[in-house]
Amino acid sequence: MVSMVGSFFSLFRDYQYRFDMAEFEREVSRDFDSQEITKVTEEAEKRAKELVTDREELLKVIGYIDLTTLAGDDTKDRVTVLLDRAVAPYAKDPAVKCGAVCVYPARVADVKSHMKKKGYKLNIASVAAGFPSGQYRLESRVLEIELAVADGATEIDIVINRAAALDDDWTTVYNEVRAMKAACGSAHLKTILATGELKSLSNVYKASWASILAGSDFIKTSTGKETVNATIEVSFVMLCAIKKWHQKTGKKVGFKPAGGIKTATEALTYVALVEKVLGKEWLNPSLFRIGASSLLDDVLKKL
Ligand SMILES: O=C[C@H](O)COP(=O)(O)O
Repeated sequence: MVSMVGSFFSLFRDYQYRFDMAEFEREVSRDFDSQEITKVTEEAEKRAKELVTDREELLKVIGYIDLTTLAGDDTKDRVTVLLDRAVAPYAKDPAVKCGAVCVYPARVADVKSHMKKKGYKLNIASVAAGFPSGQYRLESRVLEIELAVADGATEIDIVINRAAALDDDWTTVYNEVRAMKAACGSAHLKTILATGELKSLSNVYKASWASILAGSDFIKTSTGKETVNATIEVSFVMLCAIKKWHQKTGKKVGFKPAGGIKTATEALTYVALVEKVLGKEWLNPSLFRIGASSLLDDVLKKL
């Protein structure tokens, strides 16, 4: 397998897309008005209070959830129970399903075998690329992706190289995400920016743009392991990048807030924000997910 990675890299090195730094700098040179963000946040919070009393909106939130367990003591039993729950989260309506389950790479095969045994159909998301720190050689991060896909993952949630981002080395961020996208094969790539560690909204915007340019199917706020995870502020900045990309290319990139979203009202604030910045067409599980381990409990309580 390592020889495969080696040959992949020699191929990648020869054919890697030339990242145009001057064009990148032109595209990302914008400021974010704190008053604009405050206004958007207040409007989203107000809208969320209206939506939280709407049963249909609460059922839609369940469909956005990547039901997640990412703990050192995760076991085969824990992820099979998670899958059973994600496939049938709401007893009163068997048609309601979560968007995916999200687990560590070592648990993907357990999820896949349980899915086969029960005849379930659901996306299997695996974190990878040295989650949550990303502080590993690119070769091992790529191999981890390939192994998770081989075990049955249909979606891969990678983390970006924050050392490169904090060094303003966006070429490396871009090239590495591109290499990891290639390693995904047919699996969808969600790129985690770990916004809580990027130090500025400008870096959040640059990381969003580099990740989108490199072919990410989704951009995701956080691992859930940073000190500060999903916020409305960084979500607004990321959504602005997704909007700009759609205006420029006509292509839609998905958005996934994650980390610390524990109540239906919090989730619906992100729903309201996506609706405001991108429009209702983004409000479906193919373009919008919420990474959460405990949100489902609160949504079910409100139904
Ligand atoms: O996407 C995955 C996150 O780790 C979930 O974070 P949470 O446990 O705070 O819901």
